[in-house]
Amino acid sequence: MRHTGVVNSPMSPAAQSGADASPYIELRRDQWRALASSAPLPLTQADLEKLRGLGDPIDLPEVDVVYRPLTALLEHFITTARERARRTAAFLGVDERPTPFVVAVAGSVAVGKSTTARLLAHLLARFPDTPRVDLVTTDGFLLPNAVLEERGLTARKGFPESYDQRALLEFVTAVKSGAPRVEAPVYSHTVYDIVPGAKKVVEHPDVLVLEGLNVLQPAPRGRRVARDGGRPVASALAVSDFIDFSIYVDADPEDIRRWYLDRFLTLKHTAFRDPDSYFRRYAAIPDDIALAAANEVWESVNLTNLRENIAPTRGRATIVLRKDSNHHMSRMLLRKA
Ligand SMILES: Nc1ncnc2c1ncn2[C@@H]1O[C@H](COP(=O)(O)OP(=O)(O)O)[C@@H](O)[C@H]1O
Ligand SMILES: CC(C)(COP(=O)(O)O)[C@@H](O)C(=O)NCCC(=O)O
Repeated sequence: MRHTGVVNSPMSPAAQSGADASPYIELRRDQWRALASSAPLPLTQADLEKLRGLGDPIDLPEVDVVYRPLTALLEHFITTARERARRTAAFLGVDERPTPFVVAVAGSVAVGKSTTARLLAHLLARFPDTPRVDLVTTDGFLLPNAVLEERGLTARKGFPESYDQRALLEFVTAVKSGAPRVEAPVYSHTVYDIVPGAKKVVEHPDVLVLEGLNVLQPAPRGRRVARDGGRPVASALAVSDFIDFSIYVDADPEDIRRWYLDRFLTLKHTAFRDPDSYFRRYAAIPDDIALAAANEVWESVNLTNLRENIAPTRGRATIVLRKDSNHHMSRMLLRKA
């Protein structure tokens, strides 16, 4: 891909020293915006209000700037993947239907992954070649609170070890094996736990959008064990091995802290008042005391997880969507082909 004025990413020391060694092409906001085609954006203000995450100020012009080129690029990747599957099947002389194209959305708690994931799912479903799009969030694969407590992981919710990683891997493997029907468990932010018996059913969509903190994690070394006819065998597979395209939503951790605390305050005056809310105790106490507690959770849980586990996976993404302090995209980094 050639683009006038494209600069190299400052991500590697080699790039800083002037060598052309970054695996990313970096596009500034104005360069990315220039890629938007003249096709009308199939989204209304009412759609956007339903899709955007709590506290995310995204508006139609921002969707236009960021998501019009992004969905066009994604359609290009999907068409190419299908063409490759068709040619491979023809070469092998088999009649294989392409498996769902998996788009992963990664990044910190409160960075706005759900806005990105929901917008992409909605927009991709409007394209004639990909009408069937499903969205699954990895929180459904968190271990239930009772198990987290048993394992001393209550203050580690969102860390890789707080998930049933084998179940998540089996889910994605089944989707990418072309299984006609796969089920995912469901998490509730209200009760802050897995919903017993609830299932999200995925029936061979054209695209699966998979959103979660840890979707880009590599396999933990030497820990994962699979079974081969009852015999345990080491497996180095991870969810990221089944992803076709990934987006890392990136921002300054100080901005993300502010977004987390602002959202917490909004929830304190709305969702936390629900008698079923796990956080209802916060609804009744002064804002400053509740905010101090939320800041402590941010520091000890979410920021620590961002530093130790999530940010290190950024360089594995196909595209990094970098936001400024107002949630506006400031630059896009796209893996070189
Ligand atoms: N305590 C909560 N109560 C209700 N909804 C919540 C709570 N925490 C997060 N959410 C919602 O859950 C979704 C996922 O949040 P999060 O994992 O922080 O990812 P992100 O902010 O990157 O989308 C968001 O739509 C957010 O508004
Ligand atoms: C549920 C989450 C772990 C996110 O899960 P994901 O869908 O990214 O797998 C996160 O939103 C969360 O609730 N973290 C716990 C710490 C906190 O309450 O902020």
